[in-house]
Amino acid sequence: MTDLNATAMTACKDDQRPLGALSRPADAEERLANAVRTILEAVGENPEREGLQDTPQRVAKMYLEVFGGLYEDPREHLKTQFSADQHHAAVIVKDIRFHSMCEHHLLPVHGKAHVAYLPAGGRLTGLSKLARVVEGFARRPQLQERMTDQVAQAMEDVLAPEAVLVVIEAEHMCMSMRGVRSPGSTTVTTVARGTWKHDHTARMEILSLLRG
Ligand SMILES: Nc1nc2c(ncn2[C@@H]2O[C@H](COP(=O)(O)OP(=O)(O)OP(=O)(O)O)[C@@H](O)[C@H]2O)c(=O)[nH]1
Ligand SMILES: [Zn+2]
Repeated sequence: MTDLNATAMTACKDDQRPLGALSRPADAEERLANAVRTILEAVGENPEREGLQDTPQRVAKMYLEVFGGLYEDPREHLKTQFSADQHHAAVIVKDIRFHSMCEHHLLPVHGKAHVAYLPAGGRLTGLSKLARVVEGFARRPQLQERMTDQVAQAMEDVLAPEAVLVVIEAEHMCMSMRGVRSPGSTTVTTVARGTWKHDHTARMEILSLLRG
């Protein structure tokens, strides 16, 4: 008899995509182009007609670009660090625009990420590095909740701040252009770690600065 709890736990474990880099298959572009040709044929199109002749190759390159974050470890960016012993206040980078791809439908997700952290021991990273981390995790087949968590986890792993808060607001094309067809609806996800996880007042203060 199947142990449902064990199955659920395995599924959950498998869902934990590693934060680090995958290796890119040597024949990735060729396989992608073949797959796109198959899709065109399956919908009844003729991949040899003039307008579609270069499409499989173009789409193959496009996928390798939008999934480029699979082949990097975004945590590397956070290794650029500075110290400012006297800085004990929160650092906030708002409105980091990103594009991602939902892993269920492989349709675009676009939105803004806001990242805040409370440095520990005056340990800072470059402001642009927060945007690079968001970009790195966005350029993967993603779940918005997982992406929010991964950004927070990367900050904890490398910068070890006293607290971190990540908010992502995004529109999912799989909800806008197909299925339920609910254009304009936005999904908001938040992850708080460190002292902001339990300090409600501090978390609300940072949240209002992030979203204000
Ligand atoms: N939690 C979460 N769900 C997502 C995300 N991106 C897409 N989804 C949802 O994933 C679900 C997949 O549901 P399914 O019933 O398996 O697929 P479907 O029949 O295409 O679902 P519909 O979109 O409702 O037509 C949908 O409800 C999507 O809205 C995400 O980042 N996080
Ligand atoms: Zn989707």
